[in-house]
Amino acid sequence: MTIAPTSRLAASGLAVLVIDDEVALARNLCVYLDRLGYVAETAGSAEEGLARAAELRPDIVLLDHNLPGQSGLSLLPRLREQEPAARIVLMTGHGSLELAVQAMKAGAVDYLSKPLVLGELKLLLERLSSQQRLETAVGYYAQREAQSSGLDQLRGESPPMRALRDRIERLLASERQLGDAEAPAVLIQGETGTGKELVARALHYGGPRAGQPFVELNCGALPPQLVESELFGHERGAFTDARERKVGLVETAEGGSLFLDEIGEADPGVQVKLLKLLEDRRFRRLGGLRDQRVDLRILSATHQPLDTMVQQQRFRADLYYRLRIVELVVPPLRERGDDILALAEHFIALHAKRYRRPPPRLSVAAEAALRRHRWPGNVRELRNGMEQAVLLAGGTQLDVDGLGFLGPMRTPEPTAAGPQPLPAAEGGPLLPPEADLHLERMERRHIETALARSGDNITHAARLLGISRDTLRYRLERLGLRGQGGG
Ligand SMILES: Nc1ncnc2c1ncn2[C@@H]1O[C@H](COP(=O)(O)OP(=O)(O)OP(=O)(O)O)[C@@H](O)[C@H]1O
Repeated sequence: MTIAPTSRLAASGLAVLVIDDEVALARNLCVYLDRLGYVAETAGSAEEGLARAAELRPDIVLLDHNLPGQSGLSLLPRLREQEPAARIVLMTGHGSLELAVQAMKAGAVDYLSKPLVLGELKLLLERLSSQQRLETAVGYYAQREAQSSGLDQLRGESPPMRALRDRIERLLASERQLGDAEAPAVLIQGETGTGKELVARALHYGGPRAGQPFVELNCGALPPQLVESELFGHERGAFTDARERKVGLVETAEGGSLFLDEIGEADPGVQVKLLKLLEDRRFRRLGGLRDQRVDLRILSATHQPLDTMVQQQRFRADLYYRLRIVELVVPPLRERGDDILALAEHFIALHAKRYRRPPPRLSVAAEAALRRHRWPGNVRELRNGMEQAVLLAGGTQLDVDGLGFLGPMRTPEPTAAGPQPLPAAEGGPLLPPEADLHLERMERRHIETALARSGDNITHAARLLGISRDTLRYRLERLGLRGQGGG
């Protein structure tokens, strides 16, 4: 075995195992690889190669064909079985193209002719390294997504939250019994920011489709024509801007789950196509000539009363019944009792860790204010509010004045001697007498508060403000707040 002197220091590089019985060549290769930043080791025979590979867990193996005893080609399947993640490159004698073809068929990712050209080797290793990094990154994100999407993420011990988790668990258990059969569509209902997406993710990542894609679309975030082409894709030339064929989200979700958020916002054209998808598991790309079959599970969510929308003929009844084979209702935060404080503490700890500061403790008055609040933006509002509070907190205690996001309700009542408060708007909070009444500044503050409560979601912020998305966009632009706001 040869390990170049500095190879362990360069351990940020990928591990390369050279299996070659030409000792001098293998040693020089190691020195070269080490200089390039790889961790390199050598083995002089097939058996030694397998043993070294078991220790090193190489990312790349440079495997010579002419080994004593057993050829590189016949070692290849054993090596692949033992080290499925390693990329194997066969080194062959000059001109043995047929051997190279056999090696590729046996699972080698590439081949190199001997004598080796170092520049060629370097380029090949760079290509394999970037493939490896990409795969590692994709695997990492998929794993992180799965880890942060379990049922345990749905915090809360209040009776309605326990009941919701029980229902989800029972649903997942019966899906396990279903095996390959089609899982039922689930409609998740609840106010904005209650955790509907978290429920959808828990259903996907807790079920048999967990290893497949979870694809989501917010039907309210895009104009109707775009929703249709995002969902179903389009053929080249289907409309003026369709310069290339585009694969839609429905196809991307093959084998997994498609989560349609804000389903109440889907326009009639999209509703017809979704119905066909739910009934026949078929869809057609825009401008396409034939239907395609797809295997996916549909999860949808809404904060709107779909049953009323059906009565008002704003939502198709047939689609509604197809979407809500199973119905889950996520309770508003104000109905979750002590969960409010437990969640507040959870978010304080989370944000304190993010901002690297000790978590402040809620004062008794702050706890009371949190309990009193109506939480129109639900858990999202609490989460964002706690971030703001942690950021602005001066000491170890978080008091009421650190909870500015709760609004002016907490302003102390004026004393009898002091000026009287201004009359309240219908159902709204009292404005303190010293309140800044400048209209544009008020508008700006109001919009910023709505954006903060809705987690920068334009659709929700517009709803909180009681105006359309377009009006909100127009006002954002006018006030120079254009950069803000998603959805
Ligand atoms: N029970 C919970 N425990 C911990 N975090 C939660 C809980 N419910 C919601 N959250 C957090 O609150 C935020 C909003 O949740 P989510 O996006 O799932 O809500 P939603 O109902 O889908 O919102 P929308 O109506 O905007 O689509 C997210 O950051 C989520 O992680």
